[in-house]
Amino acid sequence: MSDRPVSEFRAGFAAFVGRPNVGKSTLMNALVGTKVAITSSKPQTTRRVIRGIVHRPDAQLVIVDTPGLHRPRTLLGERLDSLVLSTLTEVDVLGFCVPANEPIGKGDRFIAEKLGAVKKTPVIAVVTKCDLASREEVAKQLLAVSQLAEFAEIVPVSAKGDDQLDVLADLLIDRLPESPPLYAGGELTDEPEQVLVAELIREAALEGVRDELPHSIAVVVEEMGPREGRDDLLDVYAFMFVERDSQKAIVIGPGGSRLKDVGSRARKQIEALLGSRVYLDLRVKVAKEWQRDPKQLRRLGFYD
Ligand SMILES: Nc1nc2c(ncn2[C@@H]2O[C@H](COP(=O)(O)OP(=O)(O)OP(=O)(O)O)[C@@H](O)[C@H]2O)c(=O)[nH]1
Repeated sequence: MSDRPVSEFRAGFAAFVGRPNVGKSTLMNALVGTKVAITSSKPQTTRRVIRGIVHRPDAQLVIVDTPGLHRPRTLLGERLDSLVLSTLTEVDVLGFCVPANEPIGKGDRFIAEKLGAVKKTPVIAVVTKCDLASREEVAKQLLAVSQLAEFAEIVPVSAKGDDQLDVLADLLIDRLPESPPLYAGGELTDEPEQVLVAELIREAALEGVRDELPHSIAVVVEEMGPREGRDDLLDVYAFMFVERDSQKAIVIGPGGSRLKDVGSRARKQIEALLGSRVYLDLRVKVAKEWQRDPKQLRRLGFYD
């Protein structure tokens, strides 16, 4: 950790970009030290810009987590991409993530090209998941990444192995402007709790579903608050939206078994997040073709 004088306090924004599943959310969580963004083994689970904040005596780093950059297929996809592109120009520094254990592909090149076009924001290349590769493979990957584009820095890390995270934080913070702190101490995220709760439910619903469900589930928390007369129990009423009846059947499972399972896993996560006992009322609804309907998208929290 650097010992910058307090008079030179730095604060600003960083975003991680990279194709789906390269470890962006896991990295952000490891830097922040608390689970804020939602990770799952399925690609494209990060739908919203979720911020985690790294507080240090000399700096405050606000991390904006972006969805995986990809070519748009549906209206939802287009909206995601414009969200990503606007994020790229609004931050002080970008982290371009490439995993150590997979060859560089078309997707990585596509993103590197997009990043090259964002001239005003410095880009730090981050080789992730180094615990999954040998030293030799990591060295090879560093070289390959350096040939993709001009990067301000290249750094190998492992979020799971807690390796080099301080080095990465230093490199990011070096690129922030001198500024007083942007958020009060102790704040980890500025996402409203209801959004985090909805993301936890969505994560639980996606676990173990093998087919194309990820883009077809949206979760909305309708209401959340302490049970009347009780300060130890929180009621959460949530809807899970799917596109088709067939998906509804998958999500609910035989005799409601899957939904029950999802509910109980989500409930444990919400209890851990909020530090309170939770009663979760989870219902499934079919919102036909919601991905293509701007009105439905707005209702589900995807704004223009
Ligand atoms: N071994 C190892 N696995 C990792 C590491 N970082 C992430 N993973 C795993 O890689 C998978 C994807 O990680 P995420 O953090 O969800 O990836 P992402 O880039 O945010 O994915 P999207 O939300 O789809 O864009 C998860 O199964 C993680 O557990 C790491 O440092 N080491």
